[in-house]
Amino acid sequence: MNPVVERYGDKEALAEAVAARLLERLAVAQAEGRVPQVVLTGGSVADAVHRALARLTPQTRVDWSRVGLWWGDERFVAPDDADRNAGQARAALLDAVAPDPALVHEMPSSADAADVQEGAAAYAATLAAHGPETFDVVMLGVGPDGHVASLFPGHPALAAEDLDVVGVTGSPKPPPERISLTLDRLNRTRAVWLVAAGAEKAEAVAGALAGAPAFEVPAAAVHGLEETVLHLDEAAAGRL
Ligand SMILES: O=C1O[C@H](COP(=O)(O)O)[C@@H](O)[C@H](O)[C@H]1O
Repeated sequence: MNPVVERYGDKEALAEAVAARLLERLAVAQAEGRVPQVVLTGGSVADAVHRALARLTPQTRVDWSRVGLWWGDERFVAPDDADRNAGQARAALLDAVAPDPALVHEMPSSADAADVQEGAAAYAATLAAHGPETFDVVMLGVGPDGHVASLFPGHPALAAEDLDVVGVTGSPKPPPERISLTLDRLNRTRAVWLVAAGAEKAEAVAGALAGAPAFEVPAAAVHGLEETVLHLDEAAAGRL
């Protein structure tokens, strides 16, 4: 499916629009009697989206206690480490909207598993036991190198087969140990939304849209079953 590009003036406008669109998607799913399943991401744009979600929620009918929350990737560090994507999401969004703790599925920290491979296996078991066949929305930041989740260009984790979750060692971006959903699992979703802001993302975004090889630009390899949208600010769209 061809990706759709949505352009916004700046990061804040992007965050506001993505948050509004997600809230609409959640409200529709809940009106249909479903518990929508959303995959959160980390990084600077994600943080802005999370804050916008918290800000806009009171104007909507969305009941966050009936939303399943997952993560596309996580840093395998101590639970209170500032590098944790889940910690950032809690501070910006979850502390404000009171989700059902039973539906919030954080990836393991270094306090939960002996090593990163054990952590990845534990999250795969959680997904198998409680996860949906397909997610509703997977949100993904895009690194300047084209990485998504913790799947980096040229890294063997990109080629993981028959796995939903992979333990990543030797990440080129610190911290070196991470847990990530695989490309196969990320793509089992109705909608993939890539979110990118800033001129440093422009080359990766252009490569993703041009269909660069996944090994060079992992962002080129993520697609939703029903839609794939690149949400970009003008700077990130600068090479299109
Ligand atoms: O390391 C990571 O980087 C990406 C992109 O982050 P950004 O700050 O450049 O937007 C992020 O999406 C991913 O979850 C994270 O672990």
